[in-house]
Amino acid sequence: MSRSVILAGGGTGGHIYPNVAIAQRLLELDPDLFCRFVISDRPVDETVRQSIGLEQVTWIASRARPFRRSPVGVLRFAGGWLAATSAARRRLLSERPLAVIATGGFVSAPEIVVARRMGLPTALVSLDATPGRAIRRMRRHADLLCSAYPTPLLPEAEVIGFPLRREVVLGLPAEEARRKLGLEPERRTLLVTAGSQGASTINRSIARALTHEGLGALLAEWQVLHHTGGKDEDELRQAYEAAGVRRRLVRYLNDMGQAWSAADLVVARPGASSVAEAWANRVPALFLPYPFHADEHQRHNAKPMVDAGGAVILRDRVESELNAKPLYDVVYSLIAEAGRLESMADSLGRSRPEDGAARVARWVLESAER
Ligand SMILES: CC(=O)N[C@H]1[C@@H](OP(=O)(O)OP(=O)(O)OC[C@H]2O[C@@H](n3ccc(=O)[nH]c3=O)[C@H](O)[C@@H]2O)O[C@H](CO)[C@@H](O)[C@@H]1O
Repeated sequence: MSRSVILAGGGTGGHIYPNVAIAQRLLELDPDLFCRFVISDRPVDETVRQSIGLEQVTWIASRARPFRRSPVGVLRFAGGWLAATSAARRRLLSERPLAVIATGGFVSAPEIVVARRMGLPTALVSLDATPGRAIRRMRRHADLLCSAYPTPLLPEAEVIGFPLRREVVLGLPAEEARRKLGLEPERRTLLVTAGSQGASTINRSIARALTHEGLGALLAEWQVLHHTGGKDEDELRQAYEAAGVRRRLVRYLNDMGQAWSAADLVVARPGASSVAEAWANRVPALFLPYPFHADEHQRHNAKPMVDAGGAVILRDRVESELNAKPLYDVVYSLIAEAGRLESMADSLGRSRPEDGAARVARWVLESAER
């Protein structure tokens, strides 16, 4: 029988890519392994799957559903739970993997609960500075409980650093990366990105700042690589055109490593992966936390990078027209002051966080030997 490992996590790229990092380290340590990813059946997970060039892996779409506090939401969750746990039971019984690894999100829970009941080794990797509900509920089902960041909500977790996939930290010269992306090699570059799905509030704030707040004049010598998530593209195109700013709009970037190497500054959501990737690539950041979470928990992901001197946080508001002026002001303060971005990048280089993927991969192989 082939030796396999199950890596569960989905619903956004933020849960899948860290598993990719762990799978890469596993395959480096044991090239004969098979990695099976359990992801959700949402379209965003399919987009993410297509962006991953790993061989020797298979993909399973789970029918699990997120928990929602409404009668319909509870019914959907219960139906998804039954479907996902029975599929997991069948799969784990026939396959007997070396371990089941989960990165959180609603797809992870059925896998790790069933694995634990069957006595298989389980690892839970918490990615956020404020772990979500699924992680907090699953913690007692994990043999290895680890966290990318220190967090008071999981005091017993081993802090391992963020699992980063190889291809997002390329360290290419900026000119080469820009050329590969079809950008002008010598021009300073602003990257705009918002998790794996893009963000309408950020897109629309930028469009308005370009047309109403003078962001166009500020970016006259720059170019923008803008990940839109397929949203607001007409509005953005018109705004960039009217402001005379060079830009490339992309629905999804399959090669984020090139984008990070090309960028002098990023405007982004502080999803856990985006923060870790910006830091590892020493790209100064303006972070706008997701405004629809009641606790704005992404703010906590950004805090260590702010404390290290490499990022600033700006509150994102659902009424995006209110964001345009503050966004302009912060971008102005970052790029108009000579040497500010360079000194932020230097600060990030002095304190680079650990890469947690190798720790989890070693644990899988050690527990298999035991
Ligand atoms: C809105 C929301 O709840 N987001 C959560 C989601 O991550 P979400 O997917 O929103 O965001 P993350 O920043 O964690 O991950 C985004 C990933 O997508 C990649 N990327 C992005 C754009 C692109 O064009 N191409 C591309 O490859 C990035 O390189 C990164 O690896 O789960 C994370 C992990 O629990 C959380 O920290 C985030 O708060």
